[in-house]
Amino acid sequence: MINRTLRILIVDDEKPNLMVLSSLLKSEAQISLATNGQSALEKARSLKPDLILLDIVLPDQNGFDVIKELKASKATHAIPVMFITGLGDVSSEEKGFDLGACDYIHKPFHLGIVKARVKLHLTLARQRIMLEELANVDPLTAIANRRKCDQHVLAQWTAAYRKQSSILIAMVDVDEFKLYNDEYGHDRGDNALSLVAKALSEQLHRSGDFVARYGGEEFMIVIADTNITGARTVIDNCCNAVRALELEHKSSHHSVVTISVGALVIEPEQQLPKAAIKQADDLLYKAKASGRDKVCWND
Ligand SMILES: Nc1nc2c(ncn2[C@@H]2O[C@H](COP(=O)(O)OP(=O)(O)OP(=O)(O)O)[C@@H](O)[C@H]2O)c(=O)[nH]1
Repeated sequence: MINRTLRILIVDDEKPNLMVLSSLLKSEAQISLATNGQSALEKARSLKPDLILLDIVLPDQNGFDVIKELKASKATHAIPVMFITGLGDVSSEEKGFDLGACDYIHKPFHLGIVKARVKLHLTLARQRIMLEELANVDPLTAIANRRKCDQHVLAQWTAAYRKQSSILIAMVDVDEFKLYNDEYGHDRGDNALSLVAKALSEQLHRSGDFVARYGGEEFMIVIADTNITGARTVIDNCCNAVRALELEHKSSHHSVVTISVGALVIEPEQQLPKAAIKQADDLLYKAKASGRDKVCWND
């Protein structure tokens, strides 16, 4: 099950068509409307709909040009586009599919057929979202998994390189977790990992903040556009939040579950992501070696 309402953008310069289609489809998805190509492109970028119903004859640019722009942009290329048009000739229909449309409906349209085809594309959209979640989310902790983390780090690196801004990379590891499993069992261990993931996530409020389960009892935090002062505050808050869970850990020196962290704030032009992650790992090792429940920085 996906936990959000699907969105449809309907683009047509004829108001009666917009009204008929939106009342037909409002029970299936959240509806947004546009009456020309420019507004369709802007709404596609900002609303990220799950399906676009696109007329071809529009006042400013035609639907073929709109779909070309949608398919050329990384932000919108994956949105399915269904033409709904008075251009009934075979060559227009073929052109629509060649440009990447997922469907082509002729006007005057039959309401039942439009609804059935839209429902089919929404089912496919739901399946796509679920697959993406399966591919990117760690099932135990419900935060991003290692695969998503690797993609995120690369994307952030490129963005920060362009903006000449700094990134925080922090490797986080739960302390003496083998002993925790030995003492309390694997199920309690799983539960502790979920609670730690939640505690870390709750300290990350900005849109550029990110946490993933990197593997086992290890997490990675990535914060874009940061400086050392801001980064230190967030990481200290993370350590305090895990300690504040007060998860009993009798075999640990600290008597509750704690984390150790290796962290660095870096400008992407100084290092490649792989080297920065290795450095964070080395710093984490240092934090472990110096008694755990500690953060080691690169300065
Ligand atoms: N319950 C549970 N345990 C896990 C999971 N993934 C990894 N672990 C356990 O985490 C433990 C990690 O042990 P070690 O790598 O020896 O590290 P540690 O005991 O935390 O010791 P330090 O890192 O040195 O503080 C292992 O016992 C793993 O089995 C998981 O998904 N669930």
